[in-house]
Amino acid sequence: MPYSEDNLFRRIRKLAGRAIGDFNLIEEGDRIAVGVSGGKDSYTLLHVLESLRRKAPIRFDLVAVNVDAGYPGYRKEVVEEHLRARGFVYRMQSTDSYAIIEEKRRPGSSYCSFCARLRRGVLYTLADELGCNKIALGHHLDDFIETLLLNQFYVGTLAAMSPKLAADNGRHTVIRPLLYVEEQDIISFTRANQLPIICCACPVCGVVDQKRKRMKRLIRDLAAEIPHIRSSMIGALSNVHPGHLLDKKLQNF
Ligand SMILES: Nc1ncnc2c1ncn2[C@@H]1O[C@H](COP(=O)(O)OP(=O)(O)OP(=O)(O)O)[C@@H](O)[C@H]1O
Repeated sequence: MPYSEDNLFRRIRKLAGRAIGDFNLIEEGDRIAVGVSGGKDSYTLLHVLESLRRKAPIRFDLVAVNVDAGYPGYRKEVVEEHLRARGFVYRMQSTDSYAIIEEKRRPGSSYCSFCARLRRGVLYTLADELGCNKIALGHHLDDFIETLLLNQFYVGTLAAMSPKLAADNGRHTVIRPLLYVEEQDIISFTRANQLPIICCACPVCGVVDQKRKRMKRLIRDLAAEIPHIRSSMIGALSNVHPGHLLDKKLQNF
């Protein structure tokens, strides 16, 4: 057993299983590239999917995929050693994203979104090479509800993230099985199991985007008064009343 099967792990696995069922995230014969950065979210995702794979009545395969953006000091060997020791099928991919970002990024534009865009392209290419029809990412419940607030407060749109998104190329589907799992549970799980977390080593590594940080604080403060705020917010995304909104594309007024 690669980790302890305690109540916390079982809860995380149950929530991931529920998301998979609710949104039909995994189907018979899927081959899923699991993006593993060396961060807490994607380690948790990989271990949970592997546990589900062993128990599931359907057959599907996992390939852990790590993309090295080329930041000096990125300790990808730590990730590789973990994947190897735990017996995962994996692929480590080096890229020159760092050099591209340094050359092409417009001053003042977001480092992370440029880096994520390049990574997405690499993940799609790798999925093709590895014969994977799906790509799993480690976004969790807090990512969803923070994005919901960010879009409302700063962008002026009512949107979070999709649990299951067909890529533009029509060949892959991106899935986010941890959408019901709270970040705090992921932190506790990775700590309890001493998963070897590394950071991406980019120039802004560990600096959470200030706006996202503000949303995190807002939700945390409100949670003191409204303990179920997180589940209520994620629930709201599955309980939309278009008739009580103002979007003329949704209704003929
Ligand atoms: N270097 C990478 N190689 C492979 N997959 C990655 C990499 N970086 C990010 N991903 C995937 O994209 C998801 C979202 O990336 P993001 O940069 O937002 O990281 P995060 O939310 O901090 O997650 P993590 O804790 O896994 O790093 C990750 O959970 C992971 O599945």
